[in-house]
Amino acid sequence: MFLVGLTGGIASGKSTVSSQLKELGCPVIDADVVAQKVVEFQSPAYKLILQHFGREVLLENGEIDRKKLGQIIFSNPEKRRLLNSITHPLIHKEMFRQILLYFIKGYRYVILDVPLLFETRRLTRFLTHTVVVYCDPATQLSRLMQRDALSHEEAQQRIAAQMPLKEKRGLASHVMENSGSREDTHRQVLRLHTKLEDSMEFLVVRAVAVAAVAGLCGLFLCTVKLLIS
Ligand SMILES: CC(C)(COP(=O)(O)OP(=O)(O)OC[C@H]1O[C@@H](n2cnc3c(N)ncnc32)[C@H](O)[C@@H]1O)[C@@H](O)C(=O)NCCC(=O)NCCS
Ligand SMILES: Nc1ncnc2c1ncn2[C@@H]1O[C@H](COP(=O)(O)OP(=O)(O)OP(=O)(O)O)[C@@H](O)[C@H]1O
Repeated sequence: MFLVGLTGGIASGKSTVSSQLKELGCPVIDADVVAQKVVEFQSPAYKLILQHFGREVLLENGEIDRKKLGQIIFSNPEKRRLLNSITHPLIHKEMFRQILLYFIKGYRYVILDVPLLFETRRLTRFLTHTVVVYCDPATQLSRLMQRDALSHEEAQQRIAAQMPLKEKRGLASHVMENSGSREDTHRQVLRLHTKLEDSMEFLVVRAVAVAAVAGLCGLFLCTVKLLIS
């Protein structure tokens, strides 16, 4: 199995692309969904957030007020680093668990939708391809303001909390241009899908895994033989 990283800037269109890939039957692990799971009520991350940010980031029902926490961390880099240090190790651990499940089920590849892929760099060494969903800065700003009902300043602040999208584009092995229509993007998604489906790279990883298991079995048998003789 090989891993494909899907990333981009805030509101550049990652979810739009990953939904289209899911509709085509691709397995996708979404880091934003995993991030929600790790801060569920009374989880270890939930307790740490409560300890460091106080009850002001809780809703009346005790769950995390994501809007409030977002307002805090996007306007304060230190608080953002603190939240990242609480959540990121747990997000990566859960993602590895889900990757393993896909591997056991025999999937040939998995797409990891990770907004901060190039910022954290924790997963990059495991990836065969990296796809950046790009759109021009004016489109990104207006889509973000519209989707999240943010002011110009708030939206700029959120964009500035990430590595510049142009820089991410330079790091990718594959760029998806999402400044145009959804249909335009869908055509590019279809091309990427064909490329992934036709790829034989999963065979390399499978061969390495088989060789490693065979090596371990050989070592085990040699040890048993030595102990008996
Ligand atoms: C701040 C939180 C509570 C806001 O929740 P909300 O439901 O409003 O937004 P959501 O989680 O869907 O994130 C929306 C987008 O914001 C951006 N974003 C989220 N967290 C961060 C961050 N720490 N730094 C920079 N950008 C971020 C990403 O582009 C993400 O796709 C939430 O994003 C969070 O817990 N963030 C910390 C965990 C994290 O880094 N998640 C990103 C995936 S690795
Ligand atoms: N090609 C497009 N044409 C018009 N609107 C689009 C297009 N692509 C995405 N959008 C809209 O732009 C907004 C941002 O897109 P999307 O949610 O897919 O971005 P994202 O990168 O997943 O964002 P985030 O980083 O916040 O998770 C959404 O409201 C979406 O409907």
